[in-house]
Amino acid sequence: MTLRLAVTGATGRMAQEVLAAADERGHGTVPVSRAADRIDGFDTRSASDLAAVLSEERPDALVDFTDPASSVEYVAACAEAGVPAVVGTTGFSADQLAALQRASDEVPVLHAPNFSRGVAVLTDLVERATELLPEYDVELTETHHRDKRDAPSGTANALLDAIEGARTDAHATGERVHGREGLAPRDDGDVGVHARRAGDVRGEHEVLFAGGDESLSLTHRAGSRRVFAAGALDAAEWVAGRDAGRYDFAEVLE
Ligand SMILES: NC(=O)C1=CN([C@@H]2O[C@H](COP(=O)(O)OP(=O)(O)OC[C@H]3O[C@@H](n4cnc5c(N)ncnc54)[C@H](OP(=O)(O)O)[C@@H]3O)[C@@H](O)[C@H]2O)C=CC1
Ligand SMILES: O=C(O)C1=N[C@H](C(=O)O)C[C@H](O)C1
Repeated sequence: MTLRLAVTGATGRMAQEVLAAADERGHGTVPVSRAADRIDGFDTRSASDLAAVLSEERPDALVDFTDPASSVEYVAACAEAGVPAVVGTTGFSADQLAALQRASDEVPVLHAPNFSRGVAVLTDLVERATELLPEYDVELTETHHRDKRDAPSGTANALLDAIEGARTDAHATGERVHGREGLAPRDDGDVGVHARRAGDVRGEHEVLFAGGDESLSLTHRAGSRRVFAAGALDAAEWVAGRDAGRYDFAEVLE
């Protein structure tokens, strides 16, 4: 199946990977950028004209890796135009997530903070370890490139949700503790969260379980952004033509 895909944030790191990977799969693309008038060399449409672009080009789906406020705006345009949206952007507020939910009344919206298959498995393993290691201390560390804007990462937040959802022990009331400084002893149940930003690290997530004279560390490392682009395209191929609704990446992998 070949598709025609609108790709927003066309100058961005992820959009560039998506455009290249889509080309390799034989999909047609419509790159969309806020800076279309300043880009030479490829036919890029302006993000400010997105509504018109979607109604003229009728893409099978839009793939978005941008910024929360822009992403909400682009998905709203998809809802108006009847175009399915695949969203990889992270850092949404609760209100912004509610806006994506509203759009999903009109069109399919598949949002995932991480499009790697390995992270889908990591999430399952973290849930299982949480269930099997009650009352162990849990610490989460994520590492990303120096230009990442949001912290903790969207993946880290999803892993924290998974840990909290799987806890049924006395630690279930624990809180997320973001970094520690000064006198900051750990309370039972707290989940320490540590966000590191350095160089061009593509994305690493480690969940450490420690207790009972042992520790278990579950770690995922992305080797390149291609892995995320491949997952986003798998998602676009899966979501094209589906009914309106909210979908997640686990459904693509079933
Ligand atoms: N779900 C997943 O698997 C993954 C998710 N991500 C997420 O994708 C998003 C983009 O990451 P990445 O490609 O590294 O980021 P970049 O900064 O490289 O690219 C983002 C692009 O978004 C566009 N954009 C639109 N509005 C804004 C705004 N207000 N501020 C900045 N840029 C804006 C810009 O493109 P233009 O000017 O051309 O419109 C920009 O180049 C992040 O939220 C990141 O966490 C990243 C990797 C994997
Ligand atoms: O900004 C990135 O680069 C990444 N962002 C996603 C996140 O916030 O979890 C996914 C991946 O780790 C890369």
